[in-house]
Order: sequence, then structure tokens, then C-alpha cells
Amino acid sequence: MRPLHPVLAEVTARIDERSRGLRGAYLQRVDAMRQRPPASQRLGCANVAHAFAAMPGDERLKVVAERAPNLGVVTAYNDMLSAHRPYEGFPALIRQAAHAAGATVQVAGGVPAMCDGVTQGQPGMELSLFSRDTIAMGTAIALSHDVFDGALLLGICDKIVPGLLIGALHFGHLPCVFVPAGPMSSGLSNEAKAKVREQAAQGLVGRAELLAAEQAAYHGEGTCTFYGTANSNQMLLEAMGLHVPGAAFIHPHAPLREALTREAVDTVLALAARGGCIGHQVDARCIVNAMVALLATGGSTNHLIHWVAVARAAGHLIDWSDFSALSAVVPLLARVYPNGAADVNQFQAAGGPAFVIRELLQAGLMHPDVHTVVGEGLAAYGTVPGLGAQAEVVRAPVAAESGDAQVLRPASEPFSATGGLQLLTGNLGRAVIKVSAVPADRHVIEAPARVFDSQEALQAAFQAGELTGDFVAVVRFQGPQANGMPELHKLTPPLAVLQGRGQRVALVTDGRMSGASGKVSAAIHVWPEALTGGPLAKVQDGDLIRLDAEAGTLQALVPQAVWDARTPARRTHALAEDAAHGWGRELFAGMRQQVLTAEEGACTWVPRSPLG
Ligand SMILES: O=C(O)[C@H](O)[C@@H](O)[C@H](O)[C@H](O)COP(=O)(O)O
Ligand code: SF4
Repeated sequence: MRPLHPVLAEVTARIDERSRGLRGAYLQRVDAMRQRPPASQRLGCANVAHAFAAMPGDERLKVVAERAPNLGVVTAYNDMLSAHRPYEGFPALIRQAAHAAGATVQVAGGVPAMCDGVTQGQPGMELSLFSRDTIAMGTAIALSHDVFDGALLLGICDKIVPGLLIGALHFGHLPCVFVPAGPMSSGLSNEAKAKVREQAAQGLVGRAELLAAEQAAYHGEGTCTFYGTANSNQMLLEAMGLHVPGAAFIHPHAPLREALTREAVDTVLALAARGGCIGHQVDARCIVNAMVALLATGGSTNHLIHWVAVARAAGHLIDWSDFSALSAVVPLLARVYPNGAADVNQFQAAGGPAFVIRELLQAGLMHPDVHTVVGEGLAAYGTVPGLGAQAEVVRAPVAAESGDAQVLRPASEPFSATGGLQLLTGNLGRAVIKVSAVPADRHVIEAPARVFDSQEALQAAFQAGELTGDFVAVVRFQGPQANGMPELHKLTPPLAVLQGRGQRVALVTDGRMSGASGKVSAAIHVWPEALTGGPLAKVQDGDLIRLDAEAGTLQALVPQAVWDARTPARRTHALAEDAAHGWGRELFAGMRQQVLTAEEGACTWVPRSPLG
């Protein structure tokens, strides 16, 4: 194993340095909570009676008189996400496993979970980003009953894992284990699905054909099989040691899935017995390992927002310059759609997270000496699980070679020498771009601006055949304060059609894209956002815009005096009203008011700093 790469050491050290005060105060609170007596001794009699009133008598005795460990489950089960549908039966299985181990279990609470696939391109998507901190608050409400010796967190998709993690980190004294449910089996490939979408965008196929293709792609229980935000969450939880090793990408109804869930119960009980807790586990090295895992796999751009917020919840301050510094030395080891043709099942079959982690550890590109839920050291996550003779989980080291060199590469011969995510700076603000999914000849785009104040306006211009020649689509007023920073993934098919016709196109927006977005050059998460007078509000149709992912720049090539003389545009009253009403958007007005910038994690619970 090579020594730790100096850039990892340097980035980790600077995170520790800038976070010293925040992290120190956080750990003080964690340790004070850890020193208290067990729940049934520290709460008042009425509290204890209420907490365990509904438990069967023998269990009540165990937890109150015999001080058996009591586990809290926070579940994001619902029928809306194919990924979360399998969770319906998990609590019963977890209860069974806990009883077998002499412990008790209570479902501490449920949290909401939005399916970004259902809301993509719909008004509901404007609640999506804020659902993350709503889930964090729901997790806190569940755990605030304060009668737990450990927690099991059931969640997979986009905002749900970050939300559960942010919430649980505010109970950093607890040992916590995430319990995944696994991916859907492979259906129509993501590339074939995208092709039908582009045909539909051109009117070449009708709704019946498009629906048939979509339903052939999304056809059963489990997480969608592209490498979007949900599956990036799974990869990062493995890299943080917050799953039992190799739990991420096993099908929900595989026999091994049940064994892994049972193992998670034993694991959190053993962690509690050792005095482990999530607050100490998620240290700066753990956060850097997650950042590296994201970069090495071309993971979702949403994690450039969410993991800043997750880090903040544990008292760490990270920013896009940290990601950018790591991206310069972390090789791209995986090509999974949208960064390639394969899906997450093929990624798992080729070696999966275990292969990536083993390769990065060998190359000195991950911290090896970290806390995990199964013990000290990340090497345990370079193994793959299987089912033993007694239906128990057995593990073996992941294969030395990749099972498919088109999907997974060793660190010695990566797909590219740098990670797939790039910071952009310039007179249009700070932004990020995922280059790993963009053809190399589209990494630099210089073309006239076409300015839109909504995604619908761009779609209408496309349908009217107005988007001719080369252009940079500036879609603004999509920031967190404006309308909740929705994903604009519905713009991928029209822009991909135009790119396919040979037009050189790019997107620049203060909004987000989906983790499933890919082949069109997109500078996203631009801040300061247009609503607050940020530079995008000054861009006018015809301005020459240069997006240069190689140089890391995003510029309006407008004479300085002209630029300075411009007054930032304001969105229409109709757009402002639309962003504030309907679909419950009124309920999130407070979050739109106090949300921080994308680079500060779009946190809604942290006071805004004067710079923000
Ligand atoms: O960030 C993400 O990964 C996306 O939000 C993803 O969760 C969402 O479901 C996609 O939009 C679905 O992809 P399609 O819209 O292409 O089906
Ligand atoms: S991956 Fe996206 S579309 Fe699929 S279930 Fe999760 S949130 Fe919904």
C-alpha cells in the first residue's frame, strides 16, 4: 500500500484547521451526551412509562429493568420510491434480529422521501432540495425521544441519505448503521432509454412508445440502476464505513439482502458495546474518503452540495476548492451511466465499491486508518459479501482484477487521471461541472448566450425550433432562494438532440442537474444566484459566454465598462408568485429565505455568514 498522497494529507489538514473551533465544540457536545446513564435510568418514570408503554411486557422488562440495549429505527419507507418500497418489511426483520441478540427495537420515527424521478420537471421538484433538511429535522424528532442506545437508518435516495446523516450527526453520541435495500434488476438500458427520449423530443415517437421505454427501464422494486445521486449515496456510505461492508448493491429480494440486514443489527449492537458513535466516526478523514470516492466514480454533482452540508453537521467546513484539489489527483476508476454505458448492477458485478476502495487504499488515495461500524480501518470494505452455510454473511477479498475493464479500472490504468468533477470560476460566479460524462470536444464551449428565466421557456424555444446554431443557454432564477434550486434534468433531451445535430451547446444555471444528467456541458450551482443580483442576472441574449472546463473558468466576454454599467435583471412578478405558491411551496418560504449558497451546502439550519 502506498503512503497517503500528499494532497489528501494537505486537504485533510486544512479542513481540520479551518474547522477546529466548530469541530471541537461539536465533539464536546457529543461526549457530554455519551457520559449520561442509560435511557431507562436517566429519564423520569413517566417518560420511561410512555416510551415503553406499547412494548410487550417481557420486552419492557428487558429494557427498563435489565437495561437491554434499545435500538431506534428511522425509516424513509414509502411506496413512491421504487428504492424505498422494500423497506416496508424491514422493521419486523430488524425486531426479530434484535430479539435474537437480547435487545429491543422501536421504530423511532418515519421521515418523508421524495422521488426525484416522479417530480423531475414538475413543480414538486422545487421542494426536493429542502426535503433534505426536512428529513434531517424528522430524524432529529425521531431520535429526540432519547431512549436509544443505537440507531438504524433506512434510506437510500437522493436527499434521504444526506438528510438522515445530517439528522443523525446531531445525535453524534449514538452508534449508527445505514441499512440499504439495493438496486432494481437491470431493465432497458439507460442509453436505450435516453435515445427514445431524444426521439420523443423530436416528435419521432409518440407517448405510447416513450412510456413503454420508461416502464421497461423502471420496472420493479429497488433503486434505479443509473449512477445518480441515490447510488452515489451508497458508494459514499461504503467509503465512510457506515454500511456493513458490501451492503450497497445487493438486490432487495436476494437471500443475501436479508442476511445483510440482520448483520446490520448485530453490528450496531457491537458498535454500541464498544462505545462507538457516529459523531467521532465522521471525522475529517472520513469526509475526505467520501469526497475521493465521489470523484473516483464520477458521482452525482448533487454531492457537491449535500456533502458540504453533511460535513457541516459533524463540525467540518469543506468547500469546492477542496473537491477541486482532490479531483486533480484522484483518477476516474468507474464508468457507470451517465459516465458510461454500464449500470450499477454491472458495476457491482465488475467489483463494485469494494474494488474502488481497495484500489484507492492501495494507491494511497484514501485514509486507511479510519473508524467504521465494523471496527478500525477501511480495508474491511475491500471485501465482497456472500451467503454462508448457515445463511450468515461471509466475506472474501474483492478480486484482484476488474471483472469488466469497460466499467472498472485499477488505479494503475484509470479511465482518466483526474476525477470527473471540476470547479469553475470567473465573472459569472462560482460553479461546478461534471466533465466525466461530457465528450472531450465539448469541455470548452464559447458561444452567444440565450437567456431563459425558466426551464419551460427553454423547452418552448426548442419546440418552436428557435434554438439554432451554437449557443450557451443561461437558465437563471433557479437558485435555492429563488425557487428551491430544482434539478433541470428535463433539459437534457432537447440539448442532447441539438448537440447530436452538431451544434455546440452548453447550459449555465444557478439551478441543479440530476445525478443522471450527462453528455451536455453544464455549469451548474452558479452562485451568487440571479435572484440576489448575482452575475447571471446581468447576462443578455447575444453576450459571448466561455465555459472552459479545462482552464476551470466561466466568463461573460463583455467589456468591463459595459458589464459594470448593467443593472441586474429581475424575474417577473408571475414567476415570483409561481415560485411561492402551490404544491406546498408556501410552507418552504422560510427555508428559501434562510438557505445558504450551494457551496455552503444549501444549509437551512446554519446562520448566514456575512460572506454568504
Ligand atoms: O440526482 C439524481 O440522481 C436524480 O434526481 C434521480 O434521482 C432522478 O430520479 C432522475 O431524475 C431520474 O432520472 P430520469 O429523470 O432520467 O428518469
Ligand atoms: S433513484 Fe431517483 S427515480 Fe429512482 S427511486 Fe430513487 S429518487 Fe426515485
